[in-house]
Amino acid sequence: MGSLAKTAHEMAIDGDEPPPRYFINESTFGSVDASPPPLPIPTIDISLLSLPSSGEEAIGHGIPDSYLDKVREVAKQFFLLPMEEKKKYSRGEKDGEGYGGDLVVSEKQVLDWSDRLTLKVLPEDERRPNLWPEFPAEFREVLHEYTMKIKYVLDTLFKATARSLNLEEDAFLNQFGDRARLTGRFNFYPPCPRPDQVLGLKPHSDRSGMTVLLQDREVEGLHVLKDNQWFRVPIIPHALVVNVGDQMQIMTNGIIKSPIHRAVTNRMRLRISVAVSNEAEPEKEIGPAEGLIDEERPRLYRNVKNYGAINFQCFQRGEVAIDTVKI
Ligand SMILES: O=C(O)CCC(=O)C(=O)O
Ligand SMILES: [Fe+2]
Repeated sequence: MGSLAKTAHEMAIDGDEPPPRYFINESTFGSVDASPPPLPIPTIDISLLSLPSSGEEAIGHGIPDSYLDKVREVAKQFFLLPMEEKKKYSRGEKDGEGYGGDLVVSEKQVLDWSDRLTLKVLPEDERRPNLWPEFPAEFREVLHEYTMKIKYVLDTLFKATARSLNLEEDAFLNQFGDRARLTGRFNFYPPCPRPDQVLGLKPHSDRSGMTVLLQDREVEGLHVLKDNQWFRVPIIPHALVVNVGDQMQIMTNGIIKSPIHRAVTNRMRLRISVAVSNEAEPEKEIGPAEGLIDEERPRLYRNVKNYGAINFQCFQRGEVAIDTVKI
């Protein structure tokens, strides 16, 4: 694993052309169509608690629009700080927490045109306060407060999903354990001179249980793969995007799927997004809920511990993580 000489943001500031390592491999992904057809995404009103499936937009979450703007604003202010200031929060070589460009794990890796700040928020005693930005002044408070609000949204979604599948309400939440993780990831996509060839974030499915994504208010960029075709996710400023992650696909025995998605870059405008996701406690085994296994739907996945580590190793080998836990 290593660090980049310059992050995407530094190259954007210096007016550099993206180096070859950022160019997508045509044979794998094809060239980038920046504006594929919009995906008509179902909207869940959280206040009514209906069933989420992969890739939905959530309203009725009780978080005021002005507060969502504030979260976007503190994120942007952090990324616009001078590099020396941001480097105080640099990610270490061995872990994904902190600030940095794409994490380099192999020579062959196609790199993402984005800078990120990833911070664990729960369990509280595993926070690393030295990696929590001091500027802008409200950053820490907003991170804590916003992620607690999203935790409530996530808990509500997991309970509603369990009920709608005729499971006991806490069926999924119990699997995550008392020391479930909650992580905030701030994504910053600087303008890119080659949006046709360079992605902000490579195609992936989230390793989480679920991820709640706050999109940029103005600049689109999220695409979802459906029936082997890319669709763009239109912006609804007051809505949150709910992305089902691999851990939920495992726990629902494949009934609810984690969608493959990516972020594209934009020639003129920077874009930010804020992803908050939960994961099971690493030492706790997760697996398909008993009530979702029967003769017609046999168990699809084995029980797994520490799916995050499995996901990371697969990423290094270029394998699809969820396929490796299939029975
Ligand atoms: O920036 C986006 O819209 C996507 C972010 C994302 O997929 C992630 O952080 O996992
Ligand atoms: Fe994602």
